[in-house]
Amino acid sequence: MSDIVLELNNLACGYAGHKVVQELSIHLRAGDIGCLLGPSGCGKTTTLRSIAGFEPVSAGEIRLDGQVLSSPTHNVPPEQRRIGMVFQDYALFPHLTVAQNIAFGINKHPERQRIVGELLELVKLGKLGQRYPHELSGGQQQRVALARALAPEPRLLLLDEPFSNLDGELRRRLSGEVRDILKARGTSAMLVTHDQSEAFAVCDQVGVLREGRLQQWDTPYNLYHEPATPFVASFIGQGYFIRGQLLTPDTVQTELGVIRGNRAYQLPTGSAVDVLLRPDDIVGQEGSSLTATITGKLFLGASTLYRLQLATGSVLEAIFPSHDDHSLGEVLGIRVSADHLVIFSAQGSVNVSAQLPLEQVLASGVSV
Ligand SMILES: Nc1ncnc2c1ncn2[C@@H]1O[C@H](COP(=O)(O)OP(=O)(O)OP(=O)(O)O)[C@@H](O)[C@H]1O
Repeated sequence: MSDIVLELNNLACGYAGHKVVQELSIHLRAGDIGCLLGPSGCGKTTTLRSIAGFEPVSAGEIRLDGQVLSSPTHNVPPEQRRIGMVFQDYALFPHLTVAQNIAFGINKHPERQRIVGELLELVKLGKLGQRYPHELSGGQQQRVALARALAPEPRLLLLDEPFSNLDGELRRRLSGEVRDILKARGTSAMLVTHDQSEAFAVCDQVGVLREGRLQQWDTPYNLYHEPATPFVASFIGQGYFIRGQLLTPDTVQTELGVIRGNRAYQLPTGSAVDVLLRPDDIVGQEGSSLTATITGKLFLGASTLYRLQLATGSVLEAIFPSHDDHSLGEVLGIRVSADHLVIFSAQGSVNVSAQLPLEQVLASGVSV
């Protein structure tokens, strides 16, 4: 039996005469937490609402456990889908207590009291069952919303920006707790967010959407280290592109020297390429002939993010432990230490200083 719980096959959906999402194909395995991530307006909520059955689809299909829920000719009503939903604004019933809110979807269940009690414990609200929503903090209200959505044991839980009304530390803590709760129950879920760190903290698979089209559906690790498109590369994490020339399938001549990656690219030798360098790819090296001037500095606590300018004018970022402190205007020796070389075919010509003939580079041993 397939362990795929949710399938979006070539899905298109939107509003009257306006296609928001097109050719979207995603498979979510049972027990996994998926995510739709992308800039505002890219179609995340529209997709989630289609999965829930609130919006029709104009092409393709949505399947849950192999059963078609939505297609242009077929639409299972939302209440028959066995899909739970958690919203950004909690959407609790203000006139019902916490316990009554949680019991709402299982009112006819003979063991509802036991289930509500267990869920109250699960979301750490054991003593607050008799309170009303307005007597709770935002984080507590979202826990109630989660418990209410889990009570009917949905096959799939949809979470639409569930933490965006919470701030800083609480947001980070609750998102971790929600992941633990979903994993403990084996509940499959799909989260929508525009916050990359939240997507990475909570989800197993993340889909990056741009203007209604899926750019990549992958693990957080692969999205960061092996982005499939320049958009994903710049949307996920930090980093700058520098221009280079492909010397061999896995080496590139750049103004930072020759960089060798861990995989081969099927582009013609000599191609102009853009090389992605993340802040953690740049390390300080005293005495290095390669130098950069610090033009920006952002203290992050345990680490500091520096903006660096090369003599050629190119800009990079580097992240160093914060005890390794430098001042604006300081000139640093640097080198590249990149395990994952991410390159994309570039338009136009190559403009790298220190161009070396390929034979000379290879003869000298590839170095950075
Ligand atoms: N009810 C509606 N009727 C018509 N157009 C809509 C409706 N709801 C959303 N849209 C449009 O559909 C597009 C996608 O909206 P959607 O809410 O899915 O984006 P999103 O990625 O969730 O954005 P955000 O992160 O800002 O919530 C936008 O251009 C939006 O203006």
